[in-house]
Amino acid sequence: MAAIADPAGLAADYEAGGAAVISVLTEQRRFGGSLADLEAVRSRVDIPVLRKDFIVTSYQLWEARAYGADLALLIVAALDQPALESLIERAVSIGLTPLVEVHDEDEVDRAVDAGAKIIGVNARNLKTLEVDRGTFERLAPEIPDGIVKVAESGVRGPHDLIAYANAGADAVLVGESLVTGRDPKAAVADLVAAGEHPALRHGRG
Ligand SMILES: O=P(O)(O)OC[C@@H](O)[C@@H](O)c1c[nH]c2ccccc12
Repeated sequence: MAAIADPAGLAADYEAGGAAVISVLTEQRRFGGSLADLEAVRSRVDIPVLRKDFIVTSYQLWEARAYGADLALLIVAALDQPALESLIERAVSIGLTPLVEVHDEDEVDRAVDAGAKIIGVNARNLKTLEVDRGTFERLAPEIPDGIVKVAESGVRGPHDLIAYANAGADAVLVGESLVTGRDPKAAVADLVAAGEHPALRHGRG
C-alpha cells in the first residue's frame, strides 16, 4: 500500500473536497499506520474520524476514543460471535459508532445478529488484497432495510461510486485511488458530486 507522508494534510484536503468521514488506518505491522496518525488527523479536521484497524479487544476501542476517533471498524472475520457482540456493545457504550465489516453472506448474518447498524461490505479480500467489485452487489440484498450500507474498496472514480450507489450503497469508503491520485481535494469533490446526483436517490435521503 502507498505510504502517506502527511496524513493530516491529506485529511484536510479530503475534508475540503467534501468528505463526510475520514478513515485512518492505524495498523502498524502490515499496513504502516499508527495511532499518532489518528491523533494528527483528529486535530486537523472537524468531521468524524474512523479508526481502521484489526480491533479485537475493548482496550483498542478505548484507545480509539482516546486518540480522537468517532467510529471504529470491527472486522467480522477477525472475531468470534461473542467477541463481535461485546465489542459492538462496548463501542456504543463509550460513544463510538461501529462500522462492521463483512466479506460474505455468512458474515452479513453475523453482523446483523450482533446488532450492527452500519455494515461495510469490503470488496477487498484481506488475505490476498484482491478486489472483487461484484461483492457489494451480491451482499447488499442480504442486508435488512434500516441498516446503513457502506461499499468499501475498489472505487477508482465516480463511475465505480455510481455503480455502488445503484446497487444500494449509502456511502463508499475510498483509499488507494485518492492516496495515489494527483489532486485529492478535486478527486473527493468529483466523488461527492457524483454521489449527490438526483438520479441516484432511489427513495433514500
Ligand atoms: O484502497 P481502497 O481499495 O479504496 O479500499 C479502501 C478500504 O476499503 C480498505 O483500505 C480497507 C477496508 N477495510 C480494511 C481493513 C484493513 C485494511 C484495509 C481496509
